[in-house]
Amino acid sequence: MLILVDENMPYVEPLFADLGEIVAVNGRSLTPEQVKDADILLVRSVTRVDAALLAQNSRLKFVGSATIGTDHIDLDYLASRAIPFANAPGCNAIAVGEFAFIAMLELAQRFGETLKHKTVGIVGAGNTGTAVANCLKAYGVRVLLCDPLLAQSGDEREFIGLDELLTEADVISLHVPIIKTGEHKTHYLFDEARLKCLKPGAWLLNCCRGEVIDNRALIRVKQQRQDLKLVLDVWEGEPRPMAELVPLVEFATPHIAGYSLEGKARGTFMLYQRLCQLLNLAADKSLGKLLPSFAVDSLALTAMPDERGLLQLARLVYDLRDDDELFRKHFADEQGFDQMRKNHRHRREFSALTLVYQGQSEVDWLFKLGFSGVGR
Ligand SMILES: NC(=O)c1ccc[n+]([C@@H]2O[C@H](COP(=O)([O-])OP(=O)(O)OC[C@H]3O[C@@H](n4cnc5c(N)ncnc54)[C@H](O)[C@@H]3O)[C@@H](O)[C@H]2O)c1
Ligand SMILES: O=C(O)[C@H](O)[C@H](O)COP(=O)(O)O
Repeated sequence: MLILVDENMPYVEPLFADLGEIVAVNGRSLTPEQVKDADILLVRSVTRVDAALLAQNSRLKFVGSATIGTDHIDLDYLASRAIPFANAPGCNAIAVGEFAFIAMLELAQRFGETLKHKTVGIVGAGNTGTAVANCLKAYGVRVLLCDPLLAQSGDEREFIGLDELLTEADVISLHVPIIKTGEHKTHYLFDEARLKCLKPGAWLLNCCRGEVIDNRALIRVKQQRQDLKLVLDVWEGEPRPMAELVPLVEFATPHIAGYSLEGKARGTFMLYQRLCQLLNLAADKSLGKLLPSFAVDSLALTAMPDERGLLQLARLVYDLRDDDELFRKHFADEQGFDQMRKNHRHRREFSALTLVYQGQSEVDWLFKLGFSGVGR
């Protein structure tokens, strides 16, 4: 069995080697010719899987995408050919949640403000939006949610409309899929008119899909509003972000919000489980065994961290400033965006860091945030 796999998918060898021959390929430039003889195709978000790519293949038994988003997959086409498909919903939600939370802590530090005193509006309250909300709530930040689809579906959390959220929120974090048409269209959800409605001094974070914000409008609005602070992990026109936009952004990264080692491993593992199920095989490998231990064995807390201390703890796990610096140096290089993603040094999630503490109750919030803990 030939298993064609994106070269940027970790842990493929230990999970899939027993199932067939693995061939790693560049997902961005994958051709129909390369796919022709594949039995299994495992991709990431940069591969458009459609009739054009699969035209020469008549033996494909499974397509898997180790991602949350499915906008790169022609699901109708796969269904028309009865090719089973799986993605990995939720695999990197914690990574995105922690990324957005850390970015907010960084902004607060940079501008001498306090995150804890802000109101954060989350647009899209699914897996990743909820993960950000969980971090913020653990830390005691007021959170507002906007998700008309979940509101209609009977989700019992409190939701508000987008216009109300824009009036109330000091910080807005975007977590919707890209939807190009219909009542809940998210393409250019943040157009010029909406961007102009952001509160004075607002922070806007985009960790979902670049085209949820009209990037040209963002340039125009930001050029007139120095007060706005931007964090962009995703860009209209990836892998070529608009060069004029980058200097206007406080923290700029190459679509790596979901790139924790745990998140990427979970993505590959979910596809392994689904394929085993399809092939009627026991999924006998374990995810826990794949992950290395964290560089810091454990850390003893001697005092309750304030917001600055919390940022220091977070930076021990992931220092966002490193990726921002690399991005500014390399985003305009030929292949720069993709090379940064390919060579990304996968960060760990908060859970990789064990905090040693005395007196459970006062530091409970750190464990709710995701850090691991042991008593002393
Ligand atoms: N930057 C990254 O590395 C990264 C990582 C993971 C996911 N993503 C992107 O983020 C998106 C969201 O991921 P998720 O796991 O939270 O997906 P999800 O499906 O769990 O949640 C998305 C939520 O958005 C809501 N929604 C849809 N249209 C909306 C609208 N018009 N207004 C408000 N809410 C709306 C949906 O009801 C849903 O609850 C993915 O589709 C993917 O495109 C990016
Ligand atoms: O949809 C997703 O899961 C994310 O956008 C994902 O992290 C994208 O990463 P890629 O598949 O391009 O490596």
